[in-house]
Amino acid sequence: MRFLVATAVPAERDAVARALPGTAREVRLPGGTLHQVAGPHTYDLLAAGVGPARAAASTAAALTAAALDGSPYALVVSAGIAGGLRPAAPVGSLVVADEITAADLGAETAEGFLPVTELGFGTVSHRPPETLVREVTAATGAPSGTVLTVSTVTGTETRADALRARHPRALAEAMEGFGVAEAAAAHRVPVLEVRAVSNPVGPRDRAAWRVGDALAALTEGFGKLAPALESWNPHEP
Ligand SMILES: O=C(O)c1cccc(C(=O)CC[C@H]2O[C@@H](n3cnc4c(=O)[nH]cnc43)[C@H](O)[C@@H]2O)c1
Repeated sequence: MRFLVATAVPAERDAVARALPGTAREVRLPGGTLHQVAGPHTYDLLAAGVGPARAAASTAAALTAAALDGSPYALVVSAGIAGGLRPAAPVGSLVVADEITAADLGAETAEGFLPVTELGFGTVSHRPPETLVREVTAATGAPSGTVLTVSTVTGTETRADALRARHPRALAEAMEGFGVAEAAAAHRVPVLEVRAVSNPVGPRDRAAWRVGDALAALTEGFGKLAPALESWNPHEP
């Protein structure tokens, strides 16, 4: 099978690469550069950019190139570091999305936030295949729940509380998953999101981010989950 793993930045891409046997070769595409690790299965690792729009554009370019090659992806994985919502997702832990939700795609009203779906268009959530989520959580021991996609990193406890109230199943927030999922959905390719927690969601304290610990957790988690991806039957829901 051929897998596309979209991270935001090269440091996250390289953390995933360290979990995979073999060396990556660079494959240049019109919309970015893949780091391709080929073996019995092929992993194309893509530093797709920060934020949902850039990530969607880069992921769509890779999906289109693979489709035109006649070698489409079986799965797209959005992977990287994230803010963890207390108390479910402590720093250094791994989380798996059973739902990928755009948390700030909508309209603010006097009565509160309205998602675009309540305005009558679009979508705000994508669901990874249930069987895959089960197998990946069993392989890693990570919890599954909603992973939110935001365009603005949460920086206050008020905002963190609002997110928790609106999304009681949320474990973490990051900035790319929904964009990656939108691109995958347009190509009818299933999506998964895995995140390693680098910081708590709440008052901004960039100095307290434990990026190194999160990247190590991402490498360890990806090493455990790769066999689950490879043995997964894409025809199961
Ligand atoms: O400074 C570094 O060495 C470094 C290494 C890897 C990644 C980064 C990033 O800053 C990546 C930005 C990325 O992180 C996600 N993220 C992490 N914490 C949060 C958060 O609390 N809220 C939203 N997003 C978060 C996000 O997906 C960004 O793309 C730096």
